[in-house]
Amino acid sequence: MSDRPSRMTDTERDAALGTVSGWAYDAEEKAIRKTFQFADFSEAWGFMNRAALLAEKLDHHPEWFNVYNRVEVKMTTHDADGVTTLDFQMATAMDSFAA
Ligand SMILES: C[C@H](O)[C@H](O)[C@H]1CNC2=NC(N)=NC(=O)C2=N1
Repeated sequence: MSDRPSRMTDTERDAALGTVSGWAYDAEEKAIRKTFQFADFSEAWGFMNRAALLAEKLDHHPEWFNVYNRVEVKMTTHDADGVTTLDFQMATAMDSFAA
């Protein structure tokens, strides 16, 4: 996608963090992170499957790590060298997929 949003300001990012649940900014990684916990692997995999389909649609992909019922997610926009609205679009959707 050539028309990626540009990096959010600190103020914009902090405001957006207030609209999602459990996500935190990692300044070193210039990313937002959240760890999701599920009942079991099947639930975790179902979540990852839904997130993966949206990621493909948006051409915006999570960096994540899964062990059994836990999924650690990191979202950043490499092209923008930081966090953009696309990361929050994914974060919001992931919160709803996990609900
Ligand atoms: C070429 C391709 O569109 C880019 O590499 C996309 C793919 N998915 C991506 N995902 C994320 N999270 N950040 C990006 O900057 C990004 N860039």
